[in-house]
Amino acid sequence: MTQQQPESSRPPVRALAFIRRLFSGEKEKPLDANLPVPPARLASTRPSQRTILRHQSEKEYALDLAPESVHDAMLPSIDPGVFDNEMLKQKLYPAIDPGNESPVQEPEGNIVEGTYLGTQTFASLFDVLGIEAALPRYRSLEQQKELYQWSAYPTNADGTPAQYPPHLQHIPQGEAVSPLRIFSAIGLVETQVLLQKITPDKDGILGRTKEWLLARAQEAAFGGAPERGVKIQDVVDYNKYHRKFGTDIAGGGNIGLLDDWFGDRRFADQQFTGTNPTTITQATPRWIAEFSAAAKAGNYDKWVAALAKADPKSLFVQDGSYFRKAVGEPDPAAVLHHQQPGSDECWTVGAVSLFQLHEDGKLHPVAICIDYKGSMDKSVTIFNRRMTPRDSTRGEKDDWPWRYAKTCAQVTDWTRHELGVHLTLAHFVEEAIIVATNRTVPMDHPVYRLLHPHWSKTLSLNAAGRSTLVPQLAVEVVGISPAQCYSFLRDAYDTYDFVGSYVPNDLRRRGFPDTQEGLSHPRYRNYAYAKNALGLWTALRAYVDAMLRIRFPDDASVAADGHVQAWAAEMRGPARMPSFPELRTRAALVDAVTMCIHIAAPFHSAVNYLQNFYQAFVAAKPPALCAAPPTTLAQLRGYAEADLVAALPINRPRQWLLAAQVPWLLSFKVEPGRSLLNYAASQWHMHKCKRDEADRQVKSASERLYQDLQRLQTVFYRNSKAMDKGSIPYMVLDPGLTAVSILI
Ligand SMILES: CCCCC/C=C\[C@@H](/C=C\CCCCCCCC(=O)O)OO
Ligand SMILES: [Fe+2]
Repeated sequence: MTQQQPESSRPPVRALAFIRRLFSGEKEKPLDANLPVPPARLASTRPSQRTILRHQSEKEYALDLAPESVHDAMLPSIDPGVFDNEMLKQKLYPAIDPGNESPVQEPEGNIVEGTYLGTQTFASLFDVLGIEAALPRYRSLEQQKELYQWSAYPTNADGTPAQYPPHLQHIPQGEAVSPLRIFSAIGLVETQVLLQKITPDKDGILGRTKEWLLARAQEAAFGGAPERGVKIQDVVDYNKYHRKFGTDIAGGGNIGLLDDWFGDRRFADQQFTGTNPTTITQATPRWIAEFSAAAKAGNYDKWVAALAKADPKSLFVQDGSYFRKAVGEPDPAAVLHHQQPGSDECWTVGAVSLFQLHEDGKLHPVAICIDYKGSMDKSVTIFNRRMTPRDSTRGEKDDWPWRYAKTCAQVTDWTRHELGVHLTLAHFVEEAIIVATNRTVPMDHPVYRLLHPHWSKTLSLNAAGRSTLVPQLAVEVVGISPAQCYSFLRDAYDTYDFVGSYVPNDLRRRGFPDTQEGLSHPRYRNYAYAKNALGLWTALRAYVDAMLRIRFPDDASVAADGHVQAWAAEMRGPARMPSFPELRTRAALVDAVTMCIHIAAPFHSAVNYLQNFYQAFVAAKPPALCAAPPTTLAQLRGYAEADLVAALPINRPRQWLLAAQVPWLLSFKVEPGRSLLNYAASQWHMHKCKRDEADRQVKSASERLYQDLQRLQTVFYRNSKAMDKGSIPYMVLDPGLTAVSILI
């Protein structure tokens, strides 16, 4: 398909100019705005795939649902394929990734036939799937075990703590995926320039200096480094005109474009449909008692009365009280801060936020303990002046103490979300599953075949996360030291409850209904993540159940399967995940396999693809505070705008750029060929014409999955629409947008 992009969908001229100048050696000549845009890339030209691609209607959803103000300000969106074209990659590749690309290996003929896929071979399976071109050749289990070796955990051989949770020591030869096949080429260059990985003497990019490249990257990304501002409005205005081109599902829009981006409503909504909708939890009696005491101590009389009257079930918390324990800091009162050599000092906080969920579904922030130091009477806790979501919003903009407290809560959530939920509980937990499965389950086993399509790119991506993202980038923007950062990651892994995190279990343990019927109460109208995640869980579980029924008709067949038993033992032992279940029954196996797919697809998509929308406008959700937090309530009550400005990286251009670049780089919209919906359609298509009983069962299971996912597209659209008027659309779990694997 060849298409000329309409005027309105062309990228900002500045970004194109940068790319062209970078490769042409031109100086500052302005670029012709009518430069033809290369055709967008298609995943495949097969007729069957084209049919599949027709279902990608997410763009209309986004436009239909986006609040007016986001629409108006959105930059024209552009297909990332424009920047990923082969010419660009070939030019970039030798400069930034010499000799690291592993050639794509075509599957070979010596493949053992599947036991339940009838005559299907690996080659044809993945050829049709269009999901993983570089499928490894068939290897015996012994060979797999030899190749997939665990890293040391929890201590290295010399007794020092391991940095990262259990992971793969070396990616098998031929299976490594180059960063250029993971990230957008230009995004990678920009990031590497920002990280100063490209240096003048070895970069070889047209002899340009590091300084020149950095200036151009900043110019392309943001129109230059952020202005040194004295008012929040300075960065709000800056954000309107200096955003990066839209490559994500929100077309480059971000929360900073909303007039009320700082308001209670936006703050509360993010707990349900933001980039981390997975941790809001019903308040325990202990939290209610602590907040009630804090209200009394702070003379918040109306809140004392309101909390005494409130139904305890309506109170929820975001609980960052565990931060000091997680970073390995024994002193509950210790100030958490860090200064990376050559950078400015940063602080972090373990905030605890209290919310009230009203019967009409509106979530309202009640109070924020800005940094929990072992007990609330030793901490600073502020209460909202607005008692209910219906109170006037007129004073919100100038309520600086409360805005500061919400910023603290966002810093806590940034750290918990990025390092804990996203990097560890999605990326690293899935890696442990990949390694354990490869070490214990043969490639032609139904469990392996079910899981393999959900591993595409993950190992290489995670390796980049460990070698670059955390040590070079995260440590510079967060308010904890590198050692504390690694401790935080290990803590997230070590405290993970695999079974407790199954979607229905997770909703129940956090105080939400675990059925669609329960969630259909108006009280939950804004918790679209819960409804969508449960919908996908149910569809995936039915699919896994049907697929495994062929080989495992009853509990006894599960208990007797040596590979299944070895898999569970590997997860509970060497993978250090004692919460992984013992697999004695069909139900236990079906749940565990469903969970492995859930982590790789819906869960990761939910916590990954909204990063740009909620985090690129750094003032709305900064990774750290740039000034020490107040130590008394009186001090916080005296805060003015200047105090909030001092806490934000408004006058730290490098930190701002790094904090904005990562969410952009990691939010590139999923290529249609790699969506969950496309996966289901491909499976169904592949088994359409087969005649034996096993094939018929696979066909019917995948047909049902595809139809369920299609149906869910409509359901999720309705769930998004059913949220309060003016809500940010929640379409990230649309099966056509949900990635089949952790691929970014
Ligand atoms: C700043 C912390 C963000 C946490 C993001 C979590 C998960 C992430 C994992 C890996 C991404 C690796 C990015 C590396 C970029 C540089 C690559 C290079 O220079 O080779 O994925 O979403
Ligand atoms: Fe990710």
